[in-house]
Amino acid sequence: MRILTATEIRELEAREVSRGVSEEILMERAGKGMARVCLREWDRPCSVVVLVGKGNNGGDGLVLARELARFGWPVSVVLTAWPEAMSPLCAKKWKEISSLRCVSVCCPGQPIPWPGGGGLVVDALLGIGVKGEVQEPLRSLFVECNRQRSERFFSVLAVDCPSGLSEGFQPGWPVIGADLTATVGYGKEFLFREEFADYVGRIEVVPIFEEQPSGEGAEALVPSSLAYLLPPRPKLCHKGQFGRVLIIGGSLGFAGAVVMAAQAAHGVGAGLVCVATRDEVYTVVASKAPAETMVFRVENRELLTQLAARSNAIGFGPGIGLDSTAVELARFLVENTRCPMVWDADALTLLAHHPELWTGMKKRAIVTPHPGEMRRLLGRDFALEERPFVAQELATEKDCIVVLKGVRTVVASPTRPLRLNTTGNPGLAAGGSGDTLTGVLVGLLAQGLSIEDAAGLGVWLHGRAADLAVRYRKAEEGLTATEVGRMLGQAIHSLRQEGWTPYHPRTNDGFGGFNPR
Ligand SMILES: NC(=O)C1=CN([C@@H]2O[C@H](COP(=O)(O)OP(=O)(O)OC[C@H]3O[C@@H](n4cnc5c(N)ncnc54)[C@H](O)[C@@H]3O)[C@@H](O)[C@H]2O)[C@@H](O)CC1
Ligand SMILES: [K+]
Repeated sequence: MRILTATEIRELEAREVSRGVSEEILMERAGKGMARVCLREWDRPCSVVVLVGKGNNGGDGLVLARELARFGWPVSVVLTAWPEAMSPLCAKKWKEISSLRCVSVCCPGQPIPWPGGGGLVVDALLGIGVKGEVQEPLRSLFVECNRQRSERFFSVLAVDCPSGLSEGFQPGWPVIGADLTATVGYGKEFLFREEFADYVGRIEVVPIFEEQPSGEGAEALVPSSLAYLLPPRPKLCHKGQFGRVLIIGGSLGFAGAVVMAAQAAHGVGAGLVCVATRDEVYTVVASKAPAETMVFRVENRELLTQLAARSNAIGFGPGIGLDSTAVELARFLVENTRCPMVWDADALTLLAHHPELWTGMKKRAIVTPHPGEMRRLLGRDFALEERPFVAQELATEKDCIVVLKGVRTVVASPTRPLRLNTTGNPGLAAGGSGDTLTGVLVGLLAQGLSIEDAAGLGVWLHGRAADLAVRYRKAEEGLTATEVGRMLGQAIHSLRQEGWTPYHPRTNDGFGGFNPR
């Protein structure tokens, strides 16, 4: 799904309105879509305080408040302007909600009933209509909201964008920090900037438009453009249909990496998963790996040749080491494999030190560097905001898929627009996360997905599994890669649930979010 500028969003809205879809219908779609996000994210109703601005962003917030109240959530609406000062649509939505007895109202100037921990504040003060730095009286409210959040630990949902944030945002300007931004229609470019991640939190795109924007540009990885990629599971099937995975890695002190990768490959539905590991850790890996995983010694080259020939996808690198044995193994794989590969962890350092390895890979590889590994691969440093550009540079130069990990993981391909991920949370910033991602990618590749599709779908599923794990365990702290691996089935389920959208009947992929199979 394309990522747009605020101007492009405005143009899309104008075209939609000219075709007969009223602004009010768009607002209803936005507010109701956000209510669906809340019902999904919070498994039971919590106290909600909706901060309502006087523009249409406030109108979206009022529709959301009305819908949550209808579902029995205790809702308080905090007005920052009297109805006479509201935009016509915002005033109309205020009139509708003011007749609901179950919604409590806080008028301008009255003390705000901030919720406690477990509660939700909806920031519907300013959307893309903000101009420049936010002025009083809203400025003080922003400061107060951020202070209360840091003391009371409620969650903040930003309607369309965190209030105060805009394309021309300058450091030091006031903005309301959010845990989740439910953005209307399409992802806006400024929401994806890494330097704004702390304000924006996780991004959910709420579809409201029937038209697909034309033109080229970066895309957001969202359910409607990914769900149909899930490999089909026919009723009449056998394990050979779901692909054979081979994961090669592990060395003294690093036996767990391949175990986590194998668990994740099973987790996304691979039919058969084999691990080839070094002799020194063979017994550890064989005893720690899932019972369903077949574990072999990498030193047995005859067997490795047979395994590689039979595999549909190979993951290489987690914990394999950097010594001469690992280098020789990398050369062996480049020469002897024909199936798609995922190069991760130590394999990336080997690539950086032995660039001749690139030549054997051709178009069959996904590389998954974190920024430190990316610097080694490029041979130079780069700034945070350059991440999309350097990922694209490497993908084009080496003719491979680059998954540059980070707060909005970047997926770059020589042939497709840049894609930015919308799932994941800081709990993933822990050892083992990359190994799980490798397992996810190789598990999807083995089931027949192209390297482009496996990269996009895998990155989204991995992040969603982490988000679901945090939702159930209630804290990012202490999230382990193994827990993330266990949530992959739930992530697939949530993708199937979220992949369908009533609007924009055709996605760029031509299947409109429906599973065509
Ligand atoms: N673009 C679209 O297609 C749709 C947009 N919708 C919503 O409408 C929003 C945009 O609505 P509006 O254009 O009414 O704008 P907003 O509601 O974002 O803000 C407009 C208000 O902000 C005030 N303002 C602007 N700059 C300020 C500053 N620096 N300090 C203090 N106050 C300031 C203005 O006086 C005005 O009252 C979107 O963000 C979205 O939430 C939805 O209703 C559905 C469709
Ligand atoms: K907002």
